[in-house]
Amino acid sequence: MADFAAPPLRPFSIRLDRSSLELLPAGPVLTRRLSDLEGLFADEAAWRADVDNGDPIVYTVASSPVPETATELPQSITRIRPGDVAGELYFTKGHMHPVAEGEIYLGLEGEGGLLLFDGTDIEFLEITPDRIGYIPPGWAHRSVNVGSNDDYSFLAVYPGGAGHDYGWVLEHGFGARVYAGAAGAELRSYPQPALTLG
Ligand SMILES: O=P(O)(O)OC[C@H]1O[C@H](O)[C@H](O)[C@@H](O)[C@@H]1O
Ligand SMILES: [Fe+2]
Repeated sequence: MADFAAPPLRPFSIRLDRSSLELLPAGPVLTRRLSDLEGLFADEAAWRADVDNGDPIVYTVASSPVPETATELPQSITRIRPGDVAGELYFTKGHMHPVAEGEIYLGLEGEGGLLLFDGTDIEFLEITPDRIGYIPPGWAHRSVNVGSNDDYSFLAVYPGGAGHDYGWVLEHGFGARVYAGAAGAELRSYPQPALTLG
């Protein structure tokens, strides 16, 4: 009912500050710590130890004021810190859209990977500044910071009614994990062996 009662937004512009990578005017900011990523890393003991040892911030999601309601088109900037849990590179929780709709990501800084899984097929897109990753409907998506020292940030634009299904990921996984390897990031699909990226 709340969606119905809300008046439509008036047109307005949003500035992307290139140095701070903020959206202005700003909306809500979400901070995800390692403890928020329970059950997602392969090495659960290493995850627990890192949670107990300071529970670092893994990523933040800073939204514009456009609300996540049906028919609106919200945006957010996700910034993933560099790091890993027993070699598995820091990532976002990842989700499926319960309402099958697409999304785009635009790389802003650092080196990222966009891991996609439709329950059968795995895709991995390298996302660097000015590259757009397209997420079709029906593909779960997770972002990974594949850089060793720097933040990875991207702008997302997505349908406000698409939603976030995190349970799908807990149940199905992504079919692959991304690790820091001697020659860069490695995508290890399970149960197949490693594939060196880049
Ligand atoms: O929701 P997560 O899987 O943790 O991903 C973090 C965020 O990434 C992007 O910014 C998406 O557009 C957001 O909708 C999402 O919340
Ligand atoms: Fe999404």
